Amino acid sequence: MTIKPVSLKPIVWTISGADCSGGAGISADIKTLHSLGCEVCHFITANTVQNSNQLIAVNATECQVLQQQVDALKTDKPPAVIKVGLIVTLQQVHWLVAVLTQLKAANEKLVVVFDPVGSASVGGKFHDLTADSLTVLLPLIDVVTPNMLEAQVLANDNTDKVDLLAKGILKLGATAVVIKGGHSNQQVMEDYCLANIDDEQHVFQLASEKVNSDFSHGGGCSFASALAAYLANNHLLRDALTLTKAFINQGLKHHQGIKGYYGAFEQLGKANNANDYPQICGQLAEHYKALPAFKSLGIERDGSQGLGLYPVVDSLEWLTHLLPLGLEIIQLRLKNLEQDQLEQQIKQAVALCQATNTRLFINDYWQLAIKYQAYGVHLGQEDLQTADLHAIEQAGIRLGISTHGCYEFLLAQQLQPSYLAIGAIFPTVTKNMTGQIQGVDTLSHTLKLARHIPVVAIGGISLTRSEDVWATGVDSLAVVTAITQAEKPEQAVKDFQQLMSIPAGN
Ligand SMILES: Cc1ncc(COP(=O)(O)OP(=O)(O)O)c(N)n1
Ligand SMILES: Cc1ncsc1CCOP(=O)(O)O
Ligand SMILES: [Mg+2]
Repeated sequence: MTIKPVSLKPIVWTISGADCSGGAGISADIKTLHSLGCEVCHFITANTVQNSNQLIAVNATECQVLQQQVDALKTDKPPAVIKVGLIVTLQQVHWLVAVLTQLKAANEKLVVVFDPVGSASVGGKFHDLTADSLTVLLPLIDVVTPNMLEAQVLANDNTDKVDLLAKGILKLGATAVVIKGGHSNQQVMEDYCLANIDDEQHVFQLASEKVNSDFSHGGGCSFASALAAYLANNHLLRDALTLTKAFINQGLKHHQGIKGYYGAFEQLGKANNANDYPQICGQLAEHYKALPAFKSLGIERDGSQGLGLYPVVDSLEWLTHLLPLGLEIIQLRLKNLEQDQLEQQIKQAVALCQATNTRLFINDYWQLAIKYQAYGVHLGQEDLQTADLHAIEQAGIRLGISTHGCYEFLLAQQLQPSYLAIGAIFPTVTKNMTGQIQGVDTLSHTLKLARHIPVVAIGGISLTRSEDVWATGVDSLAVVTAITQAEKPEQAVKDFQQLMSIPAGN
């Protein structure tokens, strides 16, 4: 028996047209997917003839040829994600429905991204397919990425209200839609995403300053391919979208100001510059847009004084045990207590930590943290939906916010809390973090987006794993079981403190 080698990179199939002028279609897809760490198989639906001025011809590929290619590759190089671009004939639509149905039956995790290309950016229509004929595809599509005009055609609605268009498109069967704002005349471009996730609808909204560049040929294909690449690399949709937007901003800025030549969009790999990342908009950002910054912890990112170890404990006993060990910060994370017990414990914890001058964060219970003037309160993403951040800020206590990926990180950073937490770095037994494990590489990358607010890493950080996490340059390591289940908890604290006394990178 021959053993089939396993691909080191996720395999993405692109089913799109070829643009002989090189900027768009399959060329853009391949360059994008390679620059974002994917292996690519490509299926050319049409050989188009175009240049910088016009679309001259579209030569459709026979479905039989496409099917031969699918048969050759479906078990040899099976896709993690399929990106679909230009489809030009009704036969191709029906062929694609059959292929996607078969591949999805074979792999229920297969993700399909569809960029509904209708007309060429230089002018001219690629096909005469009606929106109706394309809608048979939508129940097989995980993310569809129209611009505003394409969204209006798909939804069969002339409104410019993106929320209505998005709802209309999801009704046709797609799991998620991203309506791109690139064609807007406004100075700020907004991308609107509506997604069905675990039977709930979620909205993700991004905004970026419009980048005027003549080197934008293939930008739309690159957008959908970048989204496909990030999904293939296991990012959640909201993070894949944020990373994609930064990739597009970075590429457009590269040749900004060079005029008069219709150049190909530049695929420059993962964006590492915080300035390329979008603002996160939406209800929470809007609600708190006038909120002042929260009080600081008295340490800055990359400052000389560090926060060091951040134990997160679930009782007064643990607080009493650990406070003499010289901690800068500690958290009381109480769960499932009756109100009067809760209140008593928080009151006593505040008194204990004031005596040792340790920064005490109360998890979840922001009203009690205010009432007893704790040093701060820690809130997660669900807590943010119900807490009153104005009240917390006005009470003069600090705020820490949990984040899981770059979308939540950027949103939380806009709220200007006292610290930001990123987790779970590794699998943990303390809390169900399924689907939210970041890993050290994603932590390192998210840290590039941090401005001046200190960042804490949390989740599955044992002493053995802590060195790699600390080397990322994070400001603090938050741990539960590495202390509370250690054979010698005091020694564990000392070992962590020893590691963190050495500046990251040394
Ligand atoms: C430092 C730190 N980071 C993350 C969390 C988790 O907060 P949250 O997501 O609200 O989950 P619960 O702790 O409330 O279960 C934290 N507590 N501390
Ligand atoms: C509360 C929390 N939030 C994200 S991971 C986590 C648990 C951290 O516990 P441990 O250090 O035992 O993995
Ligand atoms: Mg919470």
